Amino acid sequence: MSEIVLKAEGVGKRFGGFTALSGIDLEVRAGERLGLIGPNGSGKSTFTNCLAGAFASHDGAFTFKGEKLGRLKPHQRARRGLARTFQLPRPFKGLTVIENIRVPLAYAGRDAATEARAMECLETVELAGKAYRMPKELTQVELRRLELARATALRPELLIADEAMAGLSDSEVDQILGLLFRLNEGGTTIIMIEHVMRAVTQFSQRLAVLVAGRKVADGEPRAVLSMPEVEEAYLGR
Ligand SMILES: Nc1ncnc2c1ncn2[C@@H]1O[C@H](COP(=O)(O)OP(=O)(O)OP(=O)(O)O)[C@@H](O)[C@H]1O
Repeated sequence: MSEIVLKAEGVGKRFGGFTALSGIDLEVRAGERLGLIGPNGSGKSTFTNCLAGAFASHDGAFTFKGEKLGRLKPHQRARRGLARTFQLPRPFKGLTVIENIRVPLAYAGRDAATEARAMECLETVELAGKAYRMPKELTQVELRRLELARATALRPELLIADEAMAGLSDSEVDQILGLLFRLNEGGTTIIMIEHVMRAVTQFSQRLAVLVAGRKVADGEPRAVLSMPEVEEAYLGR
């Protein structure tokens, strides 16, 4: 079995008196495809924000590649190989598509931010043909592909894809799924947070389920989805 790339132990987060996450334990192995699901407001984005360093968690700890993340800032976590996409793509609106990729590449040093390397990233997401367009000229699915290219430009070990398929058509969902499979085949461990159940079940080797800030299930997808508490909480049956 491959090594554990990410370990969350007892992670908790409160907003004022409201507990958004409590006692979350989670292990992710290198190369794994994990689906993190749960109803609206169950804490998935809060977990992502704590892991990516956008929020400070109140309890618990994250260990990534054997190193405690502690109080590392988001960009420091990104440099260590932890990447995320945002639910709403956030391109630099005043920069061309290729310049949007050169920005994260520049984090790794000026030599890394070459046009050739940026073009390679765009080829991975099949956007090379639009390299010199502005983000506002892209369709929704192209914006999602740009968001994925931006997040994976530095070849992260772990990618958290946060609702990368929301609002897309069936064929567009398939495009993004194909892309995520390719990234995973290239060695990237992926946590998929998604409400599009067809995509989650097709993609995930394992499912973890959050309900009201607690992890209620973690295991083989079909077994997890047929657990009564998951059906009741998540599917509203
Ligand atoms: N900055 C914040 N301040 C106060 N409460 C927050 C904040 N962010 C999230 N919450 C609350 O924490 C809970 C968990 O929200 P979160 O966005 O993590 O859920 P989610 O599972 O990602 O939902 P969705 O599937 O709708 O994206 C919700 O009740 C939400 O209202």
